[in-house]
Amino acid sequence: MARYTRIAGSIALITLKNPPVNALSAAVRQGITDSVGRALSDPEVEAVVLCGEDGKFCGGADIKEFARPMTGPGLVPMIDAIEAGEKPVVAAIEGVALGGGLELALACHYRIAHYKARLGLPEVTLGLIPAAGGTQRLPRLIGVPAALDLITTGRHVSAHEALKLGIVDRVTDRNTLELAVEFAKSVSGQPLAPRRLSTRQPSCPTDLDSFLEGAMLRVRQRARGAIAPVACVQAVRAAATLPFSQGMEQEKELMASLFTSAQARAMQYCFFSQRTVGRWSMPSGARWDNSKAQPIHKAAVIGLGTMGRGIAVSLVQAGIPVVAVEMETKQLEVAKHAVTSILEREAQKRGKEPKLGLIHFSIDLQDLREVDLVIEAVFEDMALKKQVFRELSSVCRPNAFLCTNTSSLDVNQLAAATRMPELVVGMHFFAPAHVMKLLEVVYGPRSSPVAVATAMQLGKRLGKVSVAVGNCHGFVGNRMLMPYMEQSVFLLEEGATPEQVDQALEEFGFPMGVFRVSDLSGLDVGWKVRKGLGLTGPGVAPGESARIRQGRRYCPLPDLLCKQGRLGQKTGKGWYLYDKPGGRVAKSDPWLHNFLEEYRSQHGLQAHPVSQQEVLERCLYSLINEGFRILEDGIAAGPEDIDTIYVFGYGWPPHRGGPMFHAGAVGLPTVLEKLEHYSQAHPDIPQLQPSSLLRRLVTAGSPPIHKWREVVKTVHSQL
Ligand SMILES: CC(C)(COP(=O)(O)OP(=O)(O)OC[C@H]1O[C@@H](n2cnc3c(N)ncnc32)[C@H](O)[C@@H]1OP(=O)(O)O)[C@@H](O)C(=O)NCCC(=O)NCCSC(=O)C[C@@H](O)CCCCCCCCCCCCC(=O)O
Repeated sequence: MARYTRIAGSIALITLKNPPVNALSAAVRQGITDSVGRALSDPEVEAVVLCGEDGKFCGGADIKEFARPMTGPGLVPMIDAIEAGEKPVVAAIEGVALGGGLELALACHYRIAHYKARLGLPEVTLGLIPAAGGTQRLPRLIGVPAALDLITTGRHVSAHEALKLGIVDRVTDRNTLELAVEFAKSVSGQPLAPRRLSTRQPSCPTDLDSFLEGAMLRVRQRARGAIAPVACVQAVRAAATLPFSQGMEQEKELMASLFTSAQARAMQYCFFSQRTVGRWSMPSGARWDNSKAQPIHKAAVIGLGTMGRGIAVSLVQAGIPVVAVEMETKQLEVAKHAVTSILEREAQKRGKEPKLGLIHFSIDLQDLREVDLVIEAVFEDMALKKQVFRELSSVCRPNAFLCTNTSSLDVNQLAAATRMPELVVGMHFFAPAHVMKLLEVVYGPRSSPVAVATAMQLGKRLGKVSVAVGNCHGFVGNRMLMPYMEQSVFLLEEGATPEQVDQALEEFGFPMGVFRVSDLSGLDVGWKVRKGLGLTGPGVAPGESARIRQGRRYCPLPDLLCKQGRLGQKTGKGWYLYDKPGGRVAKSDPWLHNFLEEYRSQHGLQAHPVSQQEVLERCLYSLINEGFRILEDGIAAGPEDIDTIYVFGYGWPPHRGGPMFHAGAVGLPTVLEKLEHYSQAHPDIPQLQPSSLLRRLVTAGSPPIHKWREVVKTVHSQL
């Protein structure tokens, strides 16, 4: 809907009304169309101001409508009518002007923004392009390079950046609406032709072709296989080379090819999943809307290795005072220097002052007496962590929340080392913690709803996408990663090379294949975990076969590389070869290929050609199968939680929705059939045996993903 009022005598005020973000639903488009018509035909109206109710201009087209047949007036004719009108229209932008919301503002003749407003064309993140003239008007307003950047990344800009770029005419810290009304009066009667963006020529770089080719190359590299960024570049090329009306035609055609695409469906599913995970629930019935978070005025981080430093930076950047603790002065000094430089660098990027005064470095645990929450980030060692938790429990206030940044250890055991186990939760950050968006909030059987609510709320404050998950080895993300990684090394035993496996995964859309990731993070990380699990090292029973552990197939290849000192990039060699320790460019390594051949012959293994399809099916379906087990076990509340974790923490390509969405897109019967096939071929790999939830879903007729929770509920109710 839109409300029409007359103010200040001659100004028509049109207010978009569609909470919470004034999305351009059919009713809103109808309201705007009617109100603009009324304003243009009323002789007493000299100018129009367009604004959004409740301090939000407009969040764009109504994404929920995309899945339904379109009704109501089209966005493009509505926007065109505003620009073509003979009375000046001023957009008063508060809150957000995103997507169709910004396109609406671009059709207005003037734009005034509150200094806290954010603007952008994020359609690419929904698998679309800004197809209400955004790809054609923005380049005509701010030039091709700047427009291309905003359109292909979908990034939001602040009002101040928008002013610098020339997107808005004024930025104010006053009442935006009042200023817009004054402004509208002041421009009434002035010629409108120069203000109509459709009539302007875009400013282009002199070497337009090579500029656009470079841009195309970059978007293809950034999101392999994603079609929307490519369409964005094509649409901007049309703006740069064609008259406006032809550019609009091209924009429409490109949008039509994306609108019903599987990629757009996947990315819009990601958008809504991200919001769904905020409405978390625990098996106990505790939920986001019945559990109250406690305020965190001061926090602490213990252990200032890579993770601890990133967590401390995140807290400071969110404006939370932090006590950062190391055990010894020398380590503390090194960490202090590192944290300070990150804070300075990040602040410089944002054009702000670093909030160095918010962080206090200490080696004294007594400094934790006043904090509301501690995040322990010491070495991943249960005995050490238990010791830290015992000390925290005696030093901190009795109601302080104690969180562990572990990637797989049992949160419950740590809770048991404290006096108040209900205040203990896991906060699994991802490296680098001040950059990565994902946070797994891990609740143990004794974690209180308040502790979970507080950690979830804190995650939000830190700008993270927080997902509440149950306690098990590896939680959700790393637990699913294990069968995926195992398949990848089994494939090497069977004849594949790291290059083949990585290529298949990268063509699927992962930024890096499993072996490149392993080289980057260090092979010793997994080695340590496997030692802890008794799969390698002194814990292995004497006489146990090298390729069998705990009755199942085991591949010792990663352990053998570690024993040879091939730990990945940091040692200059791992699955690939690097020009020096710390080198980044992976080269195929003939030594590794020989080593694989020798290994196979030593173990009597026959190499066979491994197809790209087999790589994808074995790696991805075993990961997905574990996802179904996680749902069955109640470790994740729904498939959206798993998919959000994978998209934000594990490089799963958003245009494929997430592993569980992908299973639905491929077809659950197909996934089941393939798993059955591979588990028959490899009976010694239990992870390939289809989970009972997958079987149930198929038996239930493979319902759409939003109905899976109902099937999971019936499984739980029968347990
Ligand atoms: C706006 C935000 C930044 C606010 O963030 P905040 O954290 O405050 O709040 P939430 O994110 O939690 O959101 C609250 C609530 O609101 C819902 N919501 C938000 N935005 C929208 C929206 N745009 N539509 C619907 N609902 C929205 C959100 O889901 C929450 O509700 P929930 O119940 O889920 O908790 C933030 O929300 C945000 O970033 N929003 C998205 C902004 C965005 O991406 N905007 C762009 C939208 S797409 C668009 O605008 C497209 C236009 O360019 C062009 C449209 C042209 C259409 C032409 C169609 C031609 C098709 C031709 C094809 C023919 C094919 C054929 O049939 O042959």
